[in-house]
Amino acid sequence: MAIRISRRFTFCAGHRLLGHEGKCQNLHGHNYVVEFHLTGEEQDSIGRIMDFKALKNVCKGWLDDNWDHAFVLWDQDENALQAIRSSKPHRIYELPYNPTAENMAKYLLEQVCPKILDGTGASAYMVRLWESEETCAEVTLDD
Ligand SMILES: Nc1nc2c(c(=O)[nH]1)N=C([C@H](O)[C@H](O)COP(=O)(O)OP(=O)(O)OP(=O)(O)O)CN2
Repeated sequence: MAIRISRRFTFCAGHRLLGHEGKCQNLHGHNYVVEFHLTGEEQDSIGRIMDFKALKNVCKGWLDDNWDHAFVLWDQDENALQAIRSSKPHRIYELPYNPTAENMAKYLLEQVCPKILDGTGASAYMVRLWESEETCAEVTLDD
């Protein structure tokens, strides 16, 4: 038997896709929706994999501190980094790759979730990131 829980959050961020053939090469923003999907080895005495409030605190806390109202940019995109750095104040989060929905979901699953969920007994197996109401990327851990 597997027990899974999830919680969804919203945040606003700017980005651009370096090398994109169309309009997404321009700086623009999205109202993102992100879903964190977790599983755990065992339920606690109350019956939880992890308390939903605790899940909110760690996930929303990270998003608020890092991506919300920031520009999420590829660390190789020197031109965009310089442009945003020239506006004061600014908020930038550098990613090691282009900030596609796929890569942002991958970063959350591989880099962020292990850190923010450390010691909780729960772990993320999937992150789904909606860039619009119609488009999303889903990243899962290999078995
Ligand atoms: N596989 C992916 N494709 C695209 C991504 C992505 O993250 N993964 N991102 C973008 C852009 O960020 C863009 O903002 C979205 O583009 P698009 O879906 O083309 O936008 P619209 O549907 O709103 O375009 P309209 O032509 O105005 O309908 C692009 N691709």
